[in-house]
Amino acid sequence: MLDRDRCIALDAEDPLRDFRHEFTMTEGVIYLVGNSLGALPRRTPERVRQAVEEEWGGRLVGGWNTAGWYDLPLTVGDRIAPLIGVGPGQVVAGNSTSIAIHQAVAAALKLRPGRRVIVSDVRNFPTDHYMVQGLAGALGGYEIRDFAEGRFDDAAVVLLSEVDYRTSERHDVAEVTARVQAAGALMIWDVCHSVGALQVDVSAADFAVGCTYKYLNAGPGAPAFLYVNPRHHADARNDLSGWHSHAEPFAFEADYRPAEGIRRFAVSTPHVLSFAALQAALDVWERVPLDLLRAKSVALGSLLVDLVGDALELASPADAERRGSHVSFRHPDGYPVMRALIDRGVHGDFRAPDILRFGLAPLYTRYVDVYDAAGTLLEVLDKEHWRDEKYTQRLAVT
Ligand SMILES: Cc1ncc(COP(=O)(O)O)c(C=O)c1O
Ligand SMILES: Nc1c(O)cccc1C(=O)C[C@H](N)C(=O)O
Repeated sequence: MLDRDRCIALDAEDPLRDFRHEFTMTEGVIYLVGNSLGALPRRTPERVRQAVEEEWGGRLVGGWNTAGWYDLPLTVGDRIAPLIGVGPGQVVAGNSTSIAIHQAVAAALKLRPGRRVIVSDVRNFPTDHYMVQGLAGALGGYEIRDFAEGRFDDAAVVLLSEVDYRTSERHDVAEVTARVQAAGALMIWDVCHSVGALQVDVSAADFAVGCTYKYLNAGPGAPAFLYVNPRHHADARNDLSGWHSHAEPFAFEADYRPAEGIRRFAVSTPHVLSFAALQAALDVWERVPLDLLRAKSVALGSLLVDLVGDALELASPADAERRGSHVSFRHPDGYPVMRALIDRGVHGDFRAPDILRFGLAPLYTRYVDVYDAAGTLLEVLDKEHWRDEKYTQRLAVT
């Protein structure tokens, strides 16, 4: 087992150690929630100020042409592409993950008109499954089947997260994609909990969706993204056929005609100010070696698992290769335990019914942070600090 001095030495030797200086870290807080909302990159405020004052204030409506606003979904999509193992012209940024899920599932159903089954994972982050339920309800005549049944032979589409938001269990993207496609169905991956955490490769999939406010650090409400495999660019339909997906938006034609290529999946006016924060976040990602990122994530996760030991039941796979970049434990009173921990400066989060989650963002989480967080957690459990009544009151957003 590593001691605190060894953790400090590991931080000093860490090839990613300088990235931490690119983030604003709050003194006295060990932030292990980068899997929900990533930390603030130091250069983001200046980039957002520039977008507000120089682009909007200085150029006014001319910004659509001269500041590149109109093309942001495509230019920024191209910068996200390498983080999910795909090429330029294949990713469109904007909207939210839920919207991208709607677009991908609706398009997939149209590409498999003879099939009436949508496979979705009931354990997935709820919005994924809710969007499928909404779409199936709107279209009528579709059956929703749980992924755990493992039957795809009559399915039109399978929607799954690479990394489970509760347990951190990681699916084998290549293996599942091949199995689903061999059965004649289309594969959609949600990479919200894997992009910026591991070496994602969805290039064989039909579609992929993800957000940028977690490990990518683009800020609350940041634009999401949608990958569409080029083999579908000509035939896939975008049901959210807003004017920015039209072949000639400024021809103001009466009837819809889809744009060529990935632009057909843009919807409408891009959220330019949110894109500015995303651009600043991607400036950091351009310099991150993803193999080193994954290696550090695995090492941090294994350290936490070792330090917590038998004090809590591990909810994540014990094999680090089968985990994403967060580690989860179970406790029947997980909510007050997490509140007591946060009160002592260690920020993780709680997911009902009994999951304590700790996100390990290798760009700014240090070995010594994990060491100290585990020590505080063990003390909260040992001294039963969590039994204090003040920790039982539920907050609106957990
Ligand atoms: C797997 C997954 N999908 C989707 C979302 C969120 O979707 P949206 O940004 O549309 O709220 C999250 C987290 O909030 C998530 O973890
Ligand atoms: N998107 C969020 C939000 O709008 C409010 C609070 C939290 C979130 C999150 O991103 C949660 C995150 N997807 C999770 O895995 O729990």
